[in-house]
Amino acid sequence: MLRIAVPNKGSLSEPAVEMLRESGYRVRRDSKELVVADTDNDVEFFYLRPRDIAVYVGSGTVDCGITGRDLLLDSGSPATEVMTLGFGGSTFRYAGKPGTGAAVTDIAGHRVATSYPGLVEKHLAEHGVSAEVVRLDGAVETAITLGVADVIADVVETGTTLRQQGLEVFGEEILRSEAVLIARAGSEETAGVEVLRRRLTGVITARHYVMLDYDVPADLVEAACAVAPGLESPTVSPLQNRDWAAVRVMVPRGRTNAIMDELYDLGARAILVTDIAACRL
Ligand SMILES: Nc1ncnc2c1ncn2[C@@H]1O[C@H](COP(=O)(O)OP(=O)(O)OP(=O)(O)O)[C@@H](O)[C@H]1O
Ligand SMILES: O=P(O)(O)OC[C@H]1O[C@H](OP(=O)(O)OP(=O)(O)O)[C@H](O)[C@@H]1O
Ligand SMILES: [Mg+2]
Repeated sequence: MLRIAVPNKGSLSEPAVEMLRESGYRVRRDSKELVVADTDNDVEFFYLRPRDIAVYVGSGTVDCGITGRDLLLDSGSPATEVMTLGFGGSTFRYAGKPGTGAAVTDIAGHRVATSYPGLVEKHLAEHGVSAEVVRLDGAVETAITLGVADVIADVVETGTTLRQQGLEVFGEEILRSEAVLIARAGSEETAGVEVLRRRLTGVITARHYVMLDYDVPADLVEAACAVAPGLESPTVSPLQNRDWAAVRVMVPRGRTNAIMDELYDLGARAILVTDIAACRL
């Protein structure tokens, strides 16, 4: 039975569970459920702290897991990314009161508060900077106001939390993170993990594309297909009126309306858009 670790709390939990649901797996019914057996798919899900997931995966006690790239790197655990999952995006940055510094080298001799000491110590060492790293569990933005640190290193998504504390990012991005599927470093991909990867890829693709159907005069099929060529090739079917054809094609969700406008201008009509629930390409 494949053992998969899933975030039980925090920013990654809900989107991870939703993605597994869309991938056809059984998910927990309430947040108190910590182990879920999905016998139909021969999978067991362990709902664990996202920070601990890389440790379990690296130790081989579970086969794979969903966590953040920043948490994986911070843990130093022997696990690697199998695929990115397209949610939980954030940056990891240094910040301080305005004027604190402009580059990582300005941190030398200062105290840096963070919940990610592994990441920060590695980054400082890579830049030859010697500084004291103060490990905190969360709400690190307050550490400067309370006087336990001069600089913080933390997850920045919208930047709202920093602004509210009167802090500004400085220096280069330490890291760009997102949710990732991870497996033990050096392990062979098992059939179960391959199926999981294919299902997750199907969900990501289904989210990125929509299905477009339209009718177009037969002599304009080539021009219409040039506007929306699809992934391989559009499906073109004859209509009862042989002067017209029906075309079915996948288009990137973000370009849907621009493509519809272009097709309409060309002469296409009855242009319909439908969501794709799942797919295997
Ligand atoms: N706005 C965000 N705040 C915190 N973490 C975020 C955010 N967006 C994405 N993440 C990612 O979520 C992971 C951190 O999850 P974790 O559950 O440890 O903390 P959290 O989401 O801050 O939850 P909490 O602090 O409520 O326990 C990291 O991989 C981080 O990059
Ligand atoms: O850039 P923003 O959109 O403001 O998001 C980033 C903030 O969100 C997270 O904090 P969280 O609310 O999880 O609290 P924590 O610090 O206690 O983990 C993170 O640690 C940052 O503080
Ligand atoms: Mg947090």
